[in-house]
Amino acid sequence: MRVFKLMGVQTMIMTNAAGGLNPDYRVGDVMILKDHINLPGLGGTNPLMGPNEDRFGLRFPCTSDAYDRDLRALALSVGAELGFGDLLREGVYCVQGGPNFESIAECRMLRIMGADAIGMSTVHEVLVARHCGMRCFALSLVSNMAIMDYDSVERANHDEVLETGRLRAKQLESLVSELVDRMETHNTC
Ligand SMILES: O=P(O)(O)O[C@H]1O[C@H](CO)[C@@H](O)[C@H]1O
Ligand code: HPA
Repeated sequence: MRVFKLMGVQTMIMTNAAGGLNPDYRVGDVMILKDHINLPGLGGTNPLMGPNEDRFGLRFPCTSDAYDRDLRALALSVGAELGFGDLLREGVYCVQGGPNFESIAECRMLRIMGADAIGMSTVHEVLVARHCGMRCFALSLVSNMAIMDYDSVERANHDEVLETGRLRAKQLESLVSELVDRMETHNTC
């Protein structure tokens, strides 16, 4: 992120695959991040740990505005225009340390905590990008549904994650391309 910053990048667009925790979500939905829960961060592991690099940003950065409101609104309208507005959601992404998928009890706890989707990435990058003043937009492809039921015979697995990625690749590509095109106009406003 800091190399991007030094290269003059002002806006970061990030994508990930995530497990759906919100029971209204379906595999193949696309969740635009409006906020996150940083589980490793709450537990004391954070990419901003150590002496602060003052040339990049403040010691104690704010995260309540991590996901740019204008870009989120733009993505929602672009998705609708492209004909897949019904797949789009806005929600809270929770990052856990990985690499294992979560237990049933962990999924239940995370849902109660307010998470809509769970993954193992993105938040670290967002924290560093926001620390140095870059605008952030992130989306999650709901690649699988988290297992919340002790009677379920489903098992989380990476093959399903990859398969859903292939299924939605074209739509996500067009969403991000269109967002980038419009964003430039948007930036000059
Ligand atoms: O977050 P991305 O890199 O999209 O990948 C997600 O998918 C992998 C698990 O299948 C994990 O790496 C998880 O974080
Ligand atoms: N849990 C954590 N990370 C993930 C998942 C999941 O269910 N799906 C894709 N990445």
